[in-house]
Amino acid sequence: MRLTGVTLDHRGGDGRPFRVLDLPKLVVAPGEHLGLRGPSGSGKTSILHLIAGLILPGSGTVAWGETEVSALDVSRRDRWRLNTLGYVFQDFHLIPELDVAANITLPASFSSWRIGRAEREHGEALARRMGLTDLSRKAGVLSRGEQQRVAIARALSRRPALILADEPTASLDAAHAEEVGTLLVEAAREAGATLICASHDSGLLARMERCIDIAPAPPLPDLATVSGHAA
Ligand SMILES: Nc1ncnc2c1ncn2[C@@H]1O[C@H](COP(=O)(O)OP(=O)(O)OP(=O)(O)O)[C@@H](O)[C@H]1O
Repeated sequence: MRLTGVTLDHRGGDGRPFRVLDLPKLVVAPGEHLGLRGPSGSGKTSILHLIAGLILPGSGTVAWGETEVSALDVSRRDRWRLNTLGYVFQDFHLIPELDVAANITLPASFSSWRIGRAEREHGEALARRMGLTDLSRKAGVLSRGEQQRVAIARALSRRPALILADEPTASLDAAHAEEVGTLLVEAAREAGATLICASHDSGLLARMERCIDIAPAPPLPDLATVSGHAA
């Protein structure tokens, strides 16, 4: 995974743009486990969204191997994401009306009208590994910690080559955070997947092979001030 010359700007409440990210270069080797560390609001989630192609950089490129993700049109990016990526969202994005098993196998249903037996059994095995015992419970009634486990199992369900995890242990107590963090790292290692975790959890970050600190981007030049100086 390679981000080159990436910038990302958003607009504040007053409509003025502000710089969220300014990343000259970020290279993650295939199979590497990378931690993104940084204060709240420094842009960790934004980096994961850029890598996933959920948002596009203002400038620069995001590439996975030979595929320049940031240059793909929407449908190709969707297909790339489906075939390559498992994403543990910060707020889980589970379907509350579906049970645990259906949530875990949900990504498979995007490419096939029927979930095969092998996919179902793989989903069940992942759920058991995550300590989820009752797969017929609706996601909407689960505790946040249980939902987090379902979200991780779902991200792993299609054996993705790239796993992005946004605060994957944030809803868990220390013992469960350690257990789930270990499972996530082990599953990624067994699959040879690249793992990128944004986290404040020092225990999880310590399990990564490398961590980088994400610092808030320097502010955009104030055009009014710049032209004032020039005058
Ligand atoms: N769609 C958006 N519109 C405007 N501002 C946004 C948008 N998305 C993110 N931001 C801003 O971009 C900055 C970076 O947000 P981001 O969620 O990437 O940070 P973070 O490091 O993941 O924070 P946390 O650790 O709290 O999850 C924040 O100031 C946030 O308010």
